[in-house]
Amino acid sequence: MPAATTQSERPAAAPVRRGWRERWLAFRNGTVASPAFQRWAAGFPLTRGIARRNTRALFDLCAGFVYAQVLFACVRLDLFRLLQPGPLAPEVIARRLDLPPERALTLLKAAASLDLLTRLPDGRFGLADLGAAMIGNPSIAAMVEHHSMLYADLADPVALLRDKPDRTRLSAYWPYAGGGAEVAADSVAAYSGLMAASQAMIAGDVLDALLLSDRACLMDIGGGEGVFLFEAARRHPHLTLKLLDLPPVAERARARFESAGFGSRVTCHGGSFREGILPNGADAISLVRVVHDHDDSVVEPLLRAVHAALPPGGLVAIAEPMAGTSGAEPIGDAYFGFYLMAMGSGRPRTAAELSAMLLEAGFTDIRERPTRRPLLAKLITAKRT
Ligand SMILES: C[S@@+](CC[C@H](N)C(=O)[O-])C[C@H]1O[C@@H](n2cnc3c(N)ncnc32)[C@H](O)[C@@H]1O
Repeated sequence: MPAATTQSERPAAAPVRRGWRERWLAFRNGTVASPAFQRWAAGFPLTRGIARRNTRALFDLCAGFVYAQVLFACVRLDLFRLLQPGPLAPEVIARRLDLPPERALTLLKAAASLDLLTRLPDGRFGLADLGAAMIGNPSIAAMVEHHSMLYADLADPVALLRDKPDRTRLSAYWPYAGGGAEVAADSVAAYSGLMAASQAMIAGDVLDALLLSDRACLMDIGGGEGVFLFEAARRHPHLTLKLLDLPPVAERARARFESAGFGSRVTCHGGSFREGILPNGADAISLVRVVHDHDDSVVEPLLRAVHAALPPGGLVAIAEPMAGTSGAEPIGDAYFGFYLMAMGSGRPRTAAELSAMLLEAGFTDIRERPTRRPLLAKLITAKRT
């Protein structure tokens, strides 16, 4: 044990040498924090634009919850579908939504300010780009509804950061987040439906970027109700398919494939990938929106098991939203970072982190493949040599 030292005996701390970048940051932050500078910058022609953009960005951060609740109200009231046939006058909308006219107008104006609706010169309201996009993607509405649980879990974000609560609304919603092998059939229906609805958007983007024409059998691990495999089957009629998911989810997938007449082309395996052994026979394995749900202690053995299940030359594909995606940084680090923390399992990873994990598991030829909408899913492939 080292002898205790007194204050006077301690060697003087070496002066911290700050690089130019740190000194510049300190100077800039000190300047920007000054109310006098802010006032000046908001008026000076060369800085006015930056000052306004920063003020707006900070206000948007403060108001984000309110914007989300405006969207939530539109979804709950089914406002976008009401306006799908064409614009309506505010009084008509108020009657149809059973809202007092002045409250309906507050909602309509709020939605118009957020580019969900547009106000025509005659005073009627119709769909704007974002509202129309909501019609085309019903899974976004399902996600908006689902967010009421996330917001409840985030009501005290500091408490969430300090202690890992035993149970949150999201950990109950995603029963596998707790790591238990047993999940009841009735506990998977809600999340499997939500995933199946949103998978339609992802599958097309991922399969556009994933070369499967030289593969014979694709296994989708954590494949949910099979929506990704349905699309793979449609595009690649020569492929046989396997799906692995927890038993009640695999059963839902099996029922879907059976009613679609897939016969022996697809096999659904009910089991847990945490057991370390995966079904053999596939020369391509996909993990779509699966890896980010799990801690490193689960993902590392999972990737080793994927490696072991593939033949030489076998292909693995990881597709999910990734941290550090250019232009979508808050989606990875802020949204998924806090979502997964509330769920109690997993973390958003960068493409570089996933690539390092693949390398560690024994894979080679690790490549990032560009996808159409990287903020929804990026794709990394690798091979077993
Ligand atoms: C976020 S969902 C993604 C589903 C699907 N891949 C998609 O993108 O729509 C994660 C899936 O992994 C499955 N899963 C979670 N833990 C698992 C485990 N230990 N073994 C097998 N599947 C598991 C879940 O049941 C769920 O279907």
